[in-house]
Amino acid sequence: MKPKIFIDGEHGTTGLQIRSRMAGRSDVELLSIPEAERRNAAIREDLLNSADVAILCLPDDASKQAVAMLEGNNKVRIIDTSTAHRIAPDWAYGFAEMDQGQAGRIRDARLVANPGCYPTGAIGVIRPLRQAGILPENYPVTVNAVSGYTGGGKQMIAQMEDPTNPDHITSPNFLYGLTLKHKHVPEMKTHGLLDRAPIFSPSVGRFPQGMIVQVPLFIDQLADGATLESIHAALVAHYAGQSIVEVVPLEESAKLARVDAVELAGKGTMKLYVFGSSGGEQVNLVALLDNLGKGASGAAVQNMDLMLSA
Ligand SMILES: NC(=O)C1=CN([C@@H]2O[C@H](COP(=O)(O)OP(=O)(O)OC[C@H]3O[C@@H](n4cnc5c(N)ncnc54)[C@H](OP(=O)(O)O)[C@@H]3O)[C@@H](O)[C@H]2O)C=CC1
Ligand SMILES: CC(=O)N[C@@H](CCC(=O)OP(=O)(O)O)C(=O)O
Repeated sequence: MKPKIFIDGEHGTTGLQIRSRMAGRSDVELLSIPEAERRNAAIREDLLNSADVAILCLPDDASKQAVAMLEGNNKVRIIDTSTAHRIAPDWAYGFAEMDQGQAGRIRDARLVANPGCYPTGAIGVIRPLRQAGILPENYPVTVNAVSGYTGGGKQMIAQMEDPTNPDHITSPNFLYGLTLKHKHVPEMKTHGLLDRAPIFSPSVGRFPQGMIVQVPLFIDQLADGATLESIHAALVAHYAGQSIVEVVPLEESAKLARVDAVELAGKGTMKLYVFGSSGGEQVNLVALLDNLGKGASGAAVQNMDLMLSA
């Protein structure tokens, strides 16, 4: 029998992209709710409880409600794309390349929390350096980022695309999260293995999908002997043997004049760069991804496939 998959929130931004990524697959059976019934709790509860894997593409509160609808039903495995369970100890964090054993943990887990888009980039460069002993746990990390506007879901897509929207946004590029209390900070701190919460400054650009996450570091504040080359080598060693996260060779990064935020739009992969000059005092670690690819829907499908391979 084919595994049954129900995407709760299938008519939203993340849900739709999961569906399109799964189009044409004959190895799974998709359970579906009509768009007009998407908020019908009774139908959702029934579909949730009929699934082998439920993928929640809902706001945090609705995700918690969906998990409550599944209480006592240990047969249904859950992938939650919201922020609700990302630092919960009984949920596996759905970033398979984060650690040697993480893909196996996701494969065997009943409850998987899909990472946030920005944290995927930030943790992707921070955690390998923490584990290699290069980045001290109390380093005051700063994360600066720009996202495509689909990161804000249906509401922001309407604000950016529809000139008649009462909250229409005309800006080509704006900062937000100005209180420095963005919902992704706890996740970056926990899975980045940091003692101090990073300063996180996100922004949105007038393009639908794509993301650049930057983590600049002062080399003299890192472990003794750290260099641009040793930082790059630690990332290369960490990501050896998999094909989703690419560490761009130093020679290639050195030749670049610019990094394009939309380069990986539509893809489920991530590129990591170490920028700076050999012998210099600083490095800038850069992650390039699609907020809806490795940042959300692509990662959810990757996690579903891992879980189904158990
Ligand atoms: N967009 C992105 O790049 C990323 C999104 N995520 C996360 O994915 C989740 C979904 O976000 P996104 O797809 O962007 O959001 P959208 O607003 O585009 O989609 C959410 C969907 O959930 C539905 N919904 C809302 N409340 C309920 C409810 N109480 N019961 C049933 N359905 C409900 C919405 O219906 P309605 O149309 O009626 O509001 C909509 O169809 C969020 O937790 C988000 O933080 C994570 C990483 C990246
Ligand atoms: C551009 C934009 O608004 N982005 C969203 C984050 C998108 C995302 O990753 O949502 P999760 O928190 O569920 O992971 C934000 O900053 O709230």
